[in-house]
Amino acid sequence: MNELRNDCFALPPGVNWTPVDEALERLRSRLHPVVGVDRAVPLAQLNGRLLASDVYAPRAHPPSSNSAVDGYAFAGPITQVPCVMPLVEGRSAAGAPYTGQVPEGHAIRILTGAVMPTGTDTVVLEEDCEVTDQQLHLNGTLKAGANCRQAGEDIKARERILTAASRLTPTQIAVLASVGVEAVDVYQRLRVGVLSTGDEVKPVGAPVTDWQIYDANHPMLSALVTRLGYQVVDLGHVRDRAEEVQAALERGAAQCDLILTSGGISAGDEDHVSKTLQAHGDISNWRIAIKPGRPLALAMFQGTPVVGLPGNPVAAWVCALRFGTPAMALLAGGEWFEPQGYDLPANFSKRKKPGRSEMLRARIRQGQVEVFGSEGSGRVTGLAWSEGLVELDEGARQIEPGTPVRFIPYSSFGL
Ligand SMILES: Nc1nc2c(c(=O)[nH]1)N[C@H]1C(S)=C(S)[C@@H](COP(=O)(O)OP(=O)(O)OC[C@H]3O[C@@H](n4cnc5c(N)ncnc54)[C@H](O)[C@@H]3O)O[C@H]1N2
Ligand code: MOO
Repeated sequence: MNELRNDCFALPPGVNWTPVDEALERLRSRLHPVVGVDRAVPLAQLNGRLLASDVYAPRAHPPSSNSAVDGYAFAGPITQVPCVMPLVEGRSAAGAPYTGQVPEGHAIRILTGAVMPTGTDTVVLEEDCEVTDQQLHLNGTLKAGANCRQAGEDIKARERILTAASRLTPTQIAVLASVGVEAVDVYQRLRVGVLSTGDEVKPVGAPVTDWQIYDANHPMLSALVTRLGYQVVDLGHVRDRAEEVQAALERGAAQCDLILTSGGISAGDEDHVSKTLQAHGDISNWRIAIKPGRPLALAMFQGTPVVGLPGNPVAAWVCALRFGTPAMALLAGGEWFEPQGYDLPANFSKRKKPGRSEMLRARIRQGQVEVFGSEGSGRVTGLAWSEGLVELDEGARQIEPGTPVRFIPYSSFGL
């Protein structure tokens, strides 16, 4: 794989306040897959993995024409009723096909999933006919091919069934199994380092005093990474000391394809992530027109991209979803994506300054979008309460109950 360029995140001269769409487009254009390929990974290990090459069907599905119902098979159509046909001896069952030929004008007992015997192409449901004295009585017409599943109607042999860069789902794994694919090539899991920073931040379990807070971002971001199917590299927590931040980033660069940091990225005296990246890497501080999450640092550190998320948990979550998830997908060999949302009426009022897009914690109840009562960027309860985000674009000013707003469920980010 090609390495990323050191200055890949640099902003064009004079740009300092970037609309969300532009920021996303810029990210998209500068990233590419950085992971290797695991060859011939068996079906049982494919859930959530990213396909590295297109897959073609080694055989058709279904492989033979077969009956969709329990009933009687014959050569269709039936256009004139009542119709009486003699039944041949024997039957065709799933796993025990009838090997003889059914003569013209005759019918045969058939069960669901059984191969259509030679001489038949149509099946009548057993509820829609009568059998007396080895004779089949039909009282309704039937089209030729009724209740019969044609060989290859779902998948033809050698047809492309899945395309490279798809994230394999349980249902796609079923497609692979249906045509007998035992193993496929997938991208190696993206290794994502998670690092928390801040003198006031302490890992859960450590002793704390009143001026210290527990680290909420590390477990949240680690769970996000795992949920997306990537591998978490725990870079732990460091204090606001340039040398500690640098050492952690060095460990990360040696072990990871991407590093997610939180905190210490704005321009404060103790914002050592941005300072360290400035001194030893190639940083671009993107002031994105989004709330929450105005400061977002994108940097290259010793060849590894670093996404510097804001420290406030809500801003860290929103930025990790909005910018991190498509970026990670692209680096991991998947496709860049624009999370799909839908417009639903708001059940709230809100006044908004134009010029910045806003992402609110939201959920749907009774077909309407409700938002969390507080927009405070440190309110973790609103994160847990929410089932998605409302995205109000840069131009929005006033939302009233009934105004359509764009709701993006968390599932649209791959969760
Ligand atoms: N003069 C300015 N000050 C600030 C600005 C600004 O534009 N000008 N932006 C504000 C916004 S918005 C945010 S967001 C923060 C981002 O700053 P940092 O990324 O440097 O974050 P910190 O200052 O380190 O932390 C912010 C906040 O979050 C808490 N935090 C940090 N890490 C964690 C964690 N792992 N778990 C839970 N909470 C965490 C931290 O204690 C702070 O309260 O800057 C504003 N200031
Ligand atoms: O990113 Mo800050 O948390 O917008 O509030």
